[in-house]
Amino acid sequence: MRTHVVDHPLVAHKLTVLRDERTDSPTFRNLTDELVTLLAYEATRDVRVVPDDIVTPVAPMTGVTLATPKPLVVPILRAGLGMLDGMMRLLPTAEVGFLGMVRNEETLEAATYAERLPEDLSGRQCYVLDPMLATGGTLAAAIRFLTDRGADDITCICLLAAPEGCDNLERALEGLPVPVTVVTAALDERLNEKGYIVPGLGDAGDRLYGIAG
Ligand SMILES: O=P(O)(O)OC[C@H]1O[C@H](OP(=O)(O)OP(=O)(O)O)[C@H](O)[C@@H]1O
Ligand SMILES: O=c1cc[nH]c(=O)[nH]1
Repeated sequence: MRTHVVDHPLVAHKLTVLRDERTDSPTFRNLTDELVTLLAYEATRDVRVVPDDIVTPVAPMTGVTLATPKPLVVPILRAGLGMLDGMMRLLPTAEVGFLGMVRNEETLEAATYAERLPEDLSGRQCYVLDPMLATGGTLAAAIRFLTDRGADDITCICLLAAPEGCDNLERALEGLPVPVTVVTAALDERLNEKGYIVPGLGDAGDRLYGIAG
């Protein structure tokens, strides 16, 4: 597994406002959207393209176009949904699949409650959107879901990651013959006793959408 922390002053600035407990939900949603577009720029560095012959007003040339099958973007509900528009701005022709997962706040284990993905993901590059890589349980399960269906290249875009979560994820993926990259805006200090990222930003889903029942 490769972890890439995007080191850019605009990312750091937007992330600081996002973390601030005084930031309200509308601002939090807008900042998430902007941050994801910046992270997506880095995350799509290896997106597959093929040559494309075109004619400019001046001369013929060979450019590139996205290869088929098109990439699949997979937001992890609920909080990952807040990242979808920012991602699709850069990859408007990508397809979108959905995974609904929730972490049990006592055991910290992830459970899947919804799934809408193509049955066959052979040859697909997948971009998984989940703002928080905390214990890593949610992303480990999501990645297994995708590789079980044949996905052959997976990039996870996270706003924040915890070192323990990155280690757990790396261990969980040991032996998986599929390259996995995590692109994040920051690698924070640690997890607290409740499995929250410190200093973190709190509960991403609640800050985006309000308190879940
Ligand atoms: O790395 P982990 O320890 O598995 O935790 C990370 C997960 O926790 C949060 O989701 P949550 O379960 O709170 O659901 P929500 O998105 O519906 O708020 C977050 O959005 C991640 O999906
Ligand atoms: O800090 C954390 C950890 C898991 N999920 C969140 O939303 N925030």
